[in-house]
Amino acid sequence: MESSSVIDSLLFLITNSTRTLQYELAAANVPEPNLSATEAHPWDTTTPPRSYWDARKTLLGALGMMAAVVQNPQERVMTDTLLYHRPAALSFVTKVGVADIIARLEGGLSSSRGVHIEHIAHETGLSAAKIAITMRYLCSHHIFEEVAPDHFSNNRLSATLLEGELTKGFVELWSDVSLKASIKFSTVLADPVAGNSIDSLDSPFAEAFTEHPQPRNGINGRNPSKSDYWHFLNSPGNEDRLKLFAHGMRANSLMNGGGKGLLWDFPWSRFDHPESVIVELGSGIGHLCMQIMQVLKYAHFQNQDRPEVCTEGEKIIARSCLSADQKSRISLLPHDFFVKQPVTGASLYILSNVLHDWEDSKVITILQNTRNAMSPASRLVLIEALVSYPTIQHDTEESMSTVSNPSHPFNQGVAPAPLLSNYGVANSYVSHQHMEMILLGNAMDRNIDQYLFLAGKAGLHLVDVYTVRRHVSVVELRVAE
Ligand SMILES: C[S@@+](CC[C@H](N)C(=O)[O-])C[C@H]1O[C@@H](n2cnc3c(N)ncnc32)[C@H](O)[C@@H]1O
Repeated sequence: MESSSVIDSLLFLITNSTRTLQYELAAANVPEPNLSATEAHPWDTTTPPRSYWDARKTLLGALGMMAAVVQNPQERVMTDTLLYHRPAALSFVTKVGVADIIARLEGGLSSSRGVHIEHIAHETGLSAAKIAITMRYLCSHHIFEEVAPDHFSNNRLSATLLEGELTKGFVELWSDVSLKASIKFSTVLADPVAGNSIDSLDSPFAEAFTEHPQPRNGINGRNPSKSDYWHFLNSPGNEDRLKLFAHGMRANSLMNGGGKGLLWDFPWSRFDHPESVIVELGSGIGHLCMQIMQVLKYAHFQNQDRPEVCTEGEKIIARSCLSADQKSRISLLPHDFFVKQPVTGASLYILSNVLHDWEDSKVITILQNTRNAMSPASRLVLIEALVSYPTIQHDTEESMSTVSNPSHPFNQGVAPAPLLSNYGVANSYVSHQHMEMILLGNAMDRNIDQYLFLAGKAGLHLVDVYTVRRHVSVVELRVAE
């Protein structure tokens, strides 16, 4: 009986959240998303209203949980085990440019949708049979469409793999370095020494990308030729990967509405005056500050990162469509955040997706270096995906009557029952990221209490936590009195 009531509750959530999506689209005079269209939907490139955002999370969480409830468990777990085929297939079609071939040939061959597999094979010089199997696999997951037997077309998802799309670069790097590193995940974590280590040189990534000239007993012997992820990206021969990483970070910040949720849901205007200096540490190529400039007219921005990243950032900013005034207000400075912060008394310091790359003692050092540069009026914001608990929630009458979410003390939405309290699979990107931090550097995303504990150790005090329409939260800190 219990499972039928869970199914009823899930059905209720699916119906109600779908209706909310339709209502919001109609109210804004925006069409329903069309899977077969290759143009972006308006709410792919800008952030949708809060009620649409929340209803979509509920819908995705409920659909994911419904699948877990009704699917045969053996089939489900065995299918999950085979999921490595997804990045492998994405990597292959991206490497040979199938989305671009289809876009080009569809325009040239005929006006109808669909390019025959033999034409794709001819363009690539590769096996039609193998490409067809790979394409059918992806089509079955709604990436590309087989519009008629052996005729393939792009759709809303495969269009993100076209040349020039940031998502394409993300696929290229993550299905290369991270996929290879993931093979070592269980070996390293199950090793009594490496598994308990917090050293980035003991990470699955370091193990996967180290050539061991001598056979070793287990993986415990520390190999001096190991390098961490950041040194690896900087090493000769990895120039393309370094660029892909920097642009992948940009893809991450623009994903889901062009990143506008972060601009709209945090009160940036407090920091907008001509004397205001905003410093972003570990900024990458400067993509976040370039976004924030869209809403701040007077503040000056300084991006700080490793020298090679700043060089790439200079090129990006020079080529960008920022106005001359904006370009005069943004700069890049090579700076190591493990040493003294050179800019004192800035209005705002930003650490976005940085602290999760480091173990606790290094986080405290980064925070202390920043805190020592701050004045009492300065603020520091941490922009991070906070870890939330996927706890079971029991269905209640109340949750059946509403799809709106109660809030917990830090204003992070808790999903309606019977969904897992963190929305389960609707939160997949973030839960993959939590795994990625261990994979690449023995580092970790943290929950709000863990961040506040480390901030306290560095002499910083909580001002507020903002939930924004992105996969991150903003934690505002000031110098403790
Ligand atoms: C995960 S990326 C985050 C980039 C950007 N803040 C964002 O949110 O997209 C971490 C950044 O830290 C930079 N980084 C790593 N070690 C550094 C160091 N010691 N000093 C300054 N930046 C560093 C990397 O080059 C990279 O750009």
